[in-house]
Amino acid sequence: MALEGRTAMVTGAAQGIGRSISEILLKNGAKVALLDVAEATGTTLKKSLDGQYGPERTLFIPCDVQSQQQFKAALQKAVETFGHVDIFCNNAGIANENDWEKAVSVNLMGVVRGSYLALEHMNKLSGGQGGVIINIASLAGLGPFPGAPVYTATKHGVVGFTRSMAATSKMSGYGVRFNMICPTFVQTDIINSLTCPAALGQFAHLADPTRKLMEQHGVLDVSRVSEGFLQLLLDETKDGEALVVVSKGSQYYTFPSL
Ligand SMILES: NC(=O)C1=CN([C@@H]2O[C@H](COP(=O)(O)OP(=O)(O)OC[C@H]3O[C@@H](n4cnc5c(N)ncnc54)[C@H](O)[C@@H]3O)[C@@H](O)[C@H]2O)C=CC1
Ligand SMILES: CC/C=C\C[C@H](O)C(=O)/C=C/C=C/C=C\C=C\[C@@H](O)C/C=C\CCC(=O)O
Repeated sequence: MALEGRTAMVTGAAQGIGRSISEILLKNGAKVALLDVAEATGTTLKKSLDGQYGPERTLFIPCDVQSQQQFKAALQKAVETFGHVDIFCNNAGIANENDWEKAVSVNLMGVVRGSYLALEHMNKLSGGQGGVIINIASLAGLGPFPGAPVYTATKHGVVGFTRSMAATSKMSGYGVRFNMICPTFVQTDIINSLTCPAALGQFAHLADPTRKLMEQHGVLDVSRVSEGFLQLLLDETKDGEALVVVSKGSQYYTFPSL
């Protein structure tokens, strides 16, 4: 199996894209630490995965990525349980233009926090074994998403941070690759935010145009994202790359040179 002996940590793993990524990692032989703030959903998922893969292959840890204390403790528990973590996926995210400060806290600060905690563990310069960090951005991290300016800002931040960390890691000799996935619309709970006035806040009047954008771009099954994740994970030549996953297929994004 391609990932035999590897151990991953996935945030927002209880449902949606994070669950699909966790399942493809398990299918390919990895052990997975599942982190999520939704304790009941995560616990139910763990029970289901125990039945499919046995209780030794996964660990569910309730964790809010906004909390340094919870996140650090979760990584420590995963390392104590599995021995090491060499694959880290910062996936947890929300879409809420009303509570935009929370969106920044989860989508951007949570990704920075998780990336730094993972780097601290993986860094070869401080006794780590190296590894790969894959952050879940969005097509909204590569261009304007009307009606969701803060969500767009957080995803642009994830893109810029991930690219800069890849360059920083390479120049420093950390032995850690940083990459990202930029999906279009995917059939999960988060897209309900697109038409939910509470989540759209002052831009609720743009629910219809946003719905039209969704119809124009199509809505993918979560498996398309997790398949892209596995492709990116297994290609050790990829560092600082954005894999775009859209209806017509997946391709690596070419960033404009300055
Ligand atoms: N569904 C879509 O159309 C797209 C989603 N994305 C991104 O994919 C990622 C996953 O989202 P989906 O699976 O689509 O949504 P989802 O809402 O189905 O799943 C998100 C998961 O993250 C968890 N979560 C939320 N806040 C958290 C926190 N503070 N700490 C820990 N866990 C937390 C939730 O409990 C949930 O299990 C997000 O970063 C999202 O921005 C990117 C492009 C498209
Ligand atoms: C409030 C948002 C809630 C959920 C959105 C979902 O999670 C998500 O991230 C969906 C993103 C879908 C974006 C689809 C199309 C965006 C198109 C353009 O605005 C920018 C995209 C790409 C530009 C890249 C380029 O052409 O150079």
